[in-house]
Amino acid sequence: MSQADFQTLHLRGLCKRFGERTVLDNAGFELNSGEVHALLGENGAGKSTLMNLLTGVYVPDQGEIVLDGQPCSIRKPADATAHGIGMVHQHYRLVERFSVAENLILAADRVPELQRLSVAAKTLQTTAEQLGLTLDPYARVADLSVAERQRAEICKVLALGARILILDEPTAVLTDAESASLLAAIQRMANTGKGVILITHKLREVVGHSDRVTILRQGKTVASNLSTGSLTQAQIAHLMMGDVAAPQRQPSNLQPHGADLLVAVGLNASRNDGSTAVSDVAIRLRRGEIVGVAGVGGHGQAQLCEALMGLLPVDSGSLQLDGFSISNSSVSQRRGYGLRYIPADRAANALALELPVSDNLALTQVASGRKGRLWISPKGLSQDAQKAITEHRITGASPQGVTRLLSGGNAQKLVLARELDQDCVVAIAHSPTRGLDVKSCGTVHAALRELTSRGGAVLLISEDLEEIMTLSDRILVMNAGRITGELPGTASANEIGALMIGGH
Ligand SMILES: Nc1ncnc2c1ncn2[C@@H]1O[C@H](COP(=O)(O)OP(=O)(O)OP(=O)(O)O)[C@@H](O)[C@H]1O
Repeated sequence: MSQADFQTLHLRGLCKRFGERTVLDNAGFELNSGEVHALLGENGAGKSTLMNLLTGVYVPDQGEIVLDGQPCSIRKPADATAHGIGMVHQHYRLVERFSVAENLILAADRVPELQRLSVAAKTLQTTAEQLGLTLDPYARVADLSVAERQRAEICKVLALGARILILDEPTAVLTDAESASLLAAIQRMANTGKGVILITHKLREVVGHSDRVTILRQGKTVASNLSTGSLTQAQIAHLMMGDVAAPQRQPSNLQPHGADLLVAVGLNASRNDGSTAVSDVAIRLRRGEIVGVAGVGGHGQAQLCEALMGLLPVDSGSLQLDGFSISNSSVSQRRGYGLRYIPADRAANALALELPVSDNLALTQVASGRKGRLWISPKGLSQDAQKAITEHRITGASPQGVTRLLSGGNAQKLVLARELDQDCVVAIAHSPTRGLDVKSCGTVHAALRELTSRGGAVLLISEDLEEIMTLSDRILVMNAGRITGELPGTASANEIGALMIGGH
């Protein structure tokens, strides 16, 4: 499906209130054909809400959306699709059991010509080729890596006729190499006359890969349509949230002869389909230490975390925490010994989205009986939640508010507030700063360091090399389910990258 290219999109004076809360107050910017426009702001600033107005998820209380000089009424998602506006969300909207082409057919129920499998597949293939991306339209989504799923989603949205594409933190779960390839594809999209709105917290991407920026602060546009060429990362960060320090390599708290805390030997674990996920993994994590696990996503990292937490049964191997075997311990016993887990996919694995914020904060403590055995005080839960919300700067949250309504970054802060509690001894942190703004990243890094300075330890699994290099005392590299090498925390990106792709 192709639509004529657009010239200009104007979002003017958009306001959105939810009950008493004003989330957007006179926000807007303009997007030209051929442009990559970065939409920035700290967690909870209103970026997703603004894009939800553009894609018909919400209807604005005030303001207008003008496409090529014509006001357009976008009151439901189908209206946005009809105007050629498409969005790739942080959590992809693909049915895992279907192939990529079948997913396109499903999404294209109003497009008769895309209802044939061969046509849908060909359209996807052509779209991918135009962007310089590889994609197998007949592959089952469940078998694809994160980066492949994202390519599938982008090609699907473009095949549906998007000429304005919104990408919400598209590189959050990609490695540096995957991010570079995606950013190049984004540039190619713009070169063919599309308009791209890029939401990201990675300021180096903004400076290197966008033409203009618009910055939201507490729902207001504080700077719009600024040419990126004239801005530095520090200036952008300042416009977003005042003075913030860029993340620096953190000094180690490693105690010279720190006792072993978490020791895994010969760990083997399989995926549900029986394929090997974790193969003969050995990990030794000492008091005061942050050990980073670098690697291309989908190489067994999630299963390693789950095996350590007791969420995935191990086929063989042993596991000790502080000298005691926990190989046969349940998840709640492991938590009782101080093992904590920050999973990469918070929505699927860490939060009950329909429950109030206070319940999500208390979940684990209620389970362990810490909030009382016979009777749990609702008032106490609410007070504890309010304290956590204030301490961890979870903006937009109230103890009784539904967790689903938190912005992505604030939902992540909620998970961190619960998991990095006083009883945490070892934190298994998978992409802990995913979706967080620069200031909040600094706070998380400090919290992980604080854990090590009181004698705890962190296993940090991340696809983001910068995060691994900023925090780790030692770096393990994971490839095809195995730990393929170990490097000191001071290793360069080139050294780590070489091991990640199978070098020595
Ligand atoms: N349906 C809703 N009802 C009530 N509040 C909402 C609703 N949708 C969003 N909000 C609130 O609006 C504020 C802005 O959220 P939004 O998701 O737009 O922020 P964001 O800039 O995208 O943040 P992040 O970078 O963390 O993803 C948040 O405080 C959020 O809790």
